[in-house]
Amino acid sequence: MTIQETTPSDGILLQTRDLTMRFGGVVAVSEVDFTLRELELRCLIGPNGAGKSTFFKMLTGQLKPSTGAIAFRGAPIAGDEPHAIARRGIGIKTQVPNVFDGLSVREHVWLAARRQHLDRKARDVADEVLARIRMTELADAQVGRLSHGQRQWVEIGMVIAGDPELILLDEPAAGMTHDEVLRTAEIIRDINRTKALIVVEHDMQFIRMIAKTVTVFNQGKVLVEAGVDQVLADQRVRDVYLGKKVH
Ligand SMILES: Nc1ncnc2c1ncn2[C@@H]1O[C@H](COP(=O)(O)OP(=O)(O)OP(=O)(O)O)[C@@H](O)[C@H]1O
Repeated sequence: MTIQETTPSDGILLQTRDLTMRFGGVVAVSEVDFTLRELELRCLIGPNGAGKSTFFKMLTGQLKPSTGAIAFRGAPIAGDEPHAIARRGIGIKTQVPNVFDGLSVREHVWLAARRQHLDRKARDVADEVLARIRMTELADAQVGRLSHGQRQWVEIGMVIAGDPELILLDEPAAGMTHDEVLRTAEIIRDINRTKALIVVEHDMQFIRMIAKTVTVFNQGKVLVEAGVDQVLADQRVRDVYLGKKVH
């Protein structure tokens, strides 16, 4: 099945149809239909092995879908190379660390901005990004001396320095202190004033701080998609998290 043609006026940024990824006999993502509107902030949740990371990897081109379609701003991108998808405007912060201890915060953000802009403009972009991640005062600090949370913000800064339209964040609050989680929620809400985001997260309190609509994956399929309060009260969601607390 192909995706119906969309135009920017439809307000749809990203759409998948029948998106499926098989690894041998394992169907990691199964016939997923997903729609994200311009400037939407969506949370993706689901138990371990539900298919969230595989879904992200297909959106960024790291994995080529077995079948199905992905459209970004109406253009088909399923199976395109990661660099081509990044150029179209999808950026990702994975859980894999992507920073160098010996470089400063500013150098990281500047290097990311420099991929898109000439030197002078890159410096301006870096300054804006440092303010957005609330790290202007730590701009000259070596990343190796930062806390776990601060390093995560640097990585978020590197993604936004590339100026993508859609930002994918894989467990941005994992391992953070309570104060860092609060600050991360604030940073994400601020980014969402100008960018769309999809956030994979396990921390339900954090999800409550940022989410409006939540999509729940289970066994490769979309189990529920609804407002955050409705999703967290849903018995089916409680059942798939059996043994875990869903606040
Ligand atoms: N490269 C791979 N080869 C084989 N099976 C895979 C591969 N990647 C993922 N899987 C399987 O696909 C299913 C979905 O995995 P995935 O990592 O996408 O889930 P997830 O929702 O991101 O889980 P988690 O929350 O633990 O990160 C799992 O059964 C997993 O074992």
